Amino acid sequence: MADLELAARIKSALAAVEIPGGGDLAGYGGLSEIIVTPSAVAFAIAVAPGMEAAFGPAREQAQQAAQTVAGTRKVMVSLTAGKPPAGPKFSHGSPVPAGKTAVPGIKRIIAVGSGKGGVGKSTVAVNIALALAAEGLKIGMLDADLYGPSIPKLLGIEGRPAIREDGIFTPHEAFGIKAMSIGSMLNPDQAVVWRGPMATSALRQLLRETDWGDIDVLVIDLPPGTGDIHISLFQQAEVDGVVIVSTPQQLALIDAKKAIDMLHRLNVPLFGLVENMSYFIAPDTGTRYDIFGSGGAEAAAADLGLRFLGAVPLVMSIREGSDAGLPPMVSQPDGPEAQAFRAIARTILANDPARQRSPEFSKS
Ligand SMILES: Nc1ncnc2c1ncn2[C@@H]1O[C@H](COP(=O)(O)OP(=O)(O)OP(=O)(O)O)[C@@H](O)[C@H]1O
Repeated sequence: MADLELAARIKSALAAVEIPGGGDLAGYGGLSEIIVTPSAVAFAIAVAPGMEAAFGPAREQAQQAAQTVAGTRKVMVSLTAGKPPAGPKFSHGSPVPAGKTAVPGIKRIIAVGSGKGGVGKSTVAVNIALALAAEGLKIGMLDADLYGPSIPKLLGIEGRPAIREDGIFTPHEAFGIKAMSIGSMLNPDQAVVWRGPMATSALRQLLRETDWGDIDVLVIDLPPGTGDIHISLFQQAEVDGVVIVSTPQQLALIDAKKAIDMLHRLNVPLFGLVENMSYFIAPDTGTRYDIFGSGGAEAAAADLGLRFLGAVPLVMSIREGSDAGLPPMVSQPDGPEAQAFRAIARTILANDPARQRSPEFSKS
């Protein structure tokens, strides 16, 4: 069945779902677009703040109704509290604060963000994850960069994650770490627009409806900048700290400042700053060239009140290896690039305030 036809049939099925205040879900102004991918169907129901509990049964019925039509595709339906949808006003229901809840099986979460795109955030996130694994920790990786997912390519992952009978995802495994990415759910050429509520809903389900097993650290690759995904993640899960990636150029640092300001406002701890594409190592002689001058990132980190976590060189092998699904931590685990990532991972572990609180997180 064509995707559009399936979406239309699901919408018709939603006409049987009654919503609080009267009317049916198909005609409800808060129903998002119904996104159909080869393995999943996703839509969101936006409700006025405080109405989440009242809409719970409607969400469940919607899930069942959609699943009946969607066959083997996994159906993801979420409730998002936000702008009250156009339509009838509701007066009952008390505010239900979302609250942060632990993700089953996951001890710690480290998120990797950046002020702007293209600074190498995903590359750094993957290699930090692998470097933490090399320290003996059990690592999961979640690609939350829903608008430009690159983890499948970086880790050489192909195909879609398996789905258990109860609808829970089984994560991919690559180089000893578990990984989930919205990228695995999409066709490479498919231009899917993950609108706000849809994206936050997909993230919640990738995070919480995946059988992570027993994970010491989940590394989350955030989208660049600041937006709904960040706010949704930081509101729903206890993130132990964020690593900000920046290139040496001043502009990127100014953008990084905006991201840092947002994290402060959301009360999310920061691990510090990684400077990527920081210096150049000549492939023939191994000589290091500080092409942007040296010390800029340390000074910038200090200005921003951040710890400087380390610098990663600009080297062709990082780009080539990443494009081939072979990160430097795997292709040359003792090379200078891998050493840079190991040093950053160790600095993160050494400065994780939670290590003092949590004795089981002490392998490093
Ligand atoms: N240290 C490096 N040396 C050489 N190339 C690098 C380095 N870091 C990243 N790259 C290359 O730069 C490009 C962008 O990297 P990456 O996708 O990790 O950036 P990003 O900040 O996650 O981007 P996006 O915002 O699109 O998610 C990729 O081609 C990657 O291989």
